[in-house]
Amino acid sequence: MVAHLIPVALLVLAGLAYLTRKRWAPRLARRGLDVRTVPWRWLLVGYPVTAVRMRVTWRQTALIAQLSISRRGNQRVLGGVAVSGTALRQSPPRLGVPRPTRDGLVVRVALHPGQTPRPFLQAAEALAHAWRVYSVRVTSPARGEVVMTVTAQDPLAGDDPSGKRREVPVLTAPVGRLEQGRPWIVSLLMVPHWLVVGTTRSGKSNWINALALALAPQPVALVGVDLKGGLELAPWAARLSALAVTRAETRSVLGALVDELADRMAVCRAAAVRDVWELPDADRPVPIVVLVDEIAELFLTDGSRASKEEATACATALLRIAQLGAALGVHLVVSGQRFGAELGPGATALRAQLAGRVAHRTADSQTAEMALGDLAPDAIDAAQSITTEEQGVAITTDGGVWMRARSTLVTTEAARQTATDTAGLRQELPRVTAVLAPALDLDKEGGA
Ligand SMILES: Nc1ncnc2c1ncn2[C@@H]1O[C@H](COP(=O)(O)OP(=O)(O)OP(=O)(O)O)[C@@H](O)[C@H]1O
Repeated sequence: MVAHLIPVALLVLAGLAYLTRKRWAPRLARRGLDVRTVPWRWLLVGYPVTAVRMRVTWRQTALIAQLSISRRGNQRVLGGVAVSGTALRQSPPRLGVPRPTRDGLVVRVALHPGQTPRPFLQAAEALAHAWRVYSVRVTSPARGEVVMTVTAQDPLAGDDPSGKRREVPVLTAPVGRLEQGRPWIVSLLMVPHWLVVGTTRSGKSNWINALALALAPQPVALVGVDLKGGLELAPWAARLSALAVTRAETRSVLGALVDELADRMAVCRAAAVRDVWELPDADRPVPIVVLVDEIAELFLTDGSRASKEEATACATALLRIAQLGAALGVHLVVSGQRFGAELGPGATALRAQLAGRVAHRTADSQTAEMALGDLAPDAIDAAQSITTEEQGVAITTDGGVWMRARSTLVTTEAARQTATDTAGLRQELPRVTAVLAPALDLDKEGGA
């Protein structure tokens, strides 16, 4: 009983803290804690209302969502049929005291003997409706209990309040925010290669732009492969070490990168180290991030021998880069509307190497399965339930669990401006520019 007074006590404390904040806030601010970031509205109004609503509706909600069990004592069994004149008494599992978080609350539920977490997983949506919250995520960290993490409002809606630039280690990129409100940090050091899928206008190019925005100020070479005629990556031209816009150019660029891998392997061998990160700073070659916008264009052929050969060469080079690149500082970020078996066996092999996954709204279950199937089946459903209005929202993985996230919106102007501002950091990749130069010269001659 005393436990149920805890939310009331928390509410009173939060109310007092809010009313007296002018007295103590400056002292905390001097120690680096800014109380303006405290979600007062949620703590003072949203949380208590939700906690009371949960408590009041729990018995009925648990009954309707089939989370209650009936006590045997109330049954009268005659010939195997319960014939008691009184209704069977249903007993809901014990709901703990909700603990407030920045954007919702967390509550533990003690399971009845014989109950499993599965019905709670299935009831998550019903509970979110009953409690009028954005989402309820159910986990079972210990036997005999489930933990429900309630998110009050869609944290991915509206502007990103943490949109300001921050200092990050090399190859680490804040690309947006996760549904818990934390920054969405992509680390190419931890997960070297990424696959980004989504139907048209779902936000794939924006995600690549958000990644490029974060990597552009770092000592990293960016190489673009944009078979949509270079339209998507054109704003980054000033910062890119190379931009391939046709499949022939892509074949040459990827071939040159495979040669670059061989060079780096020789350097590592000579220094008797296992990867470029073990080389002394002065000898370490610059990391290369290859951004591929629309992978399907690379794999699909018109049936002619030449085009089949070109596609196979690109697929083989991509696979080689994916297999060897992590140790040699060459990273792949591949995006595509569809990523299924119809792209050929090369696609499945490549997918296995692209451990980082970002799935925006997908039109077909095969693409969602390709991107998330090896993570969790409910992640596939989550990717398919992203609505057309939720552009930039995606399912991704973080520490082995999947979650919703939204990339930071990057305008063309911001991309162009950042590329211009960081053009001085553009890295020379002689092998790659050498193979593109003849093609560019031919263009010029043709145009003259
Ligand atoms: N994170 C985001 N927040 C808000 N709006 C976004 C976000 N990401 C994308 N959008 C909007 O969605 C539109 C489409 O995004 P984008 O071009 O990245 O999609 P795409 O998946 O690459 O599409 P396509 O495959 O047709 O090129 C953008 O013009 C932008 O207005």
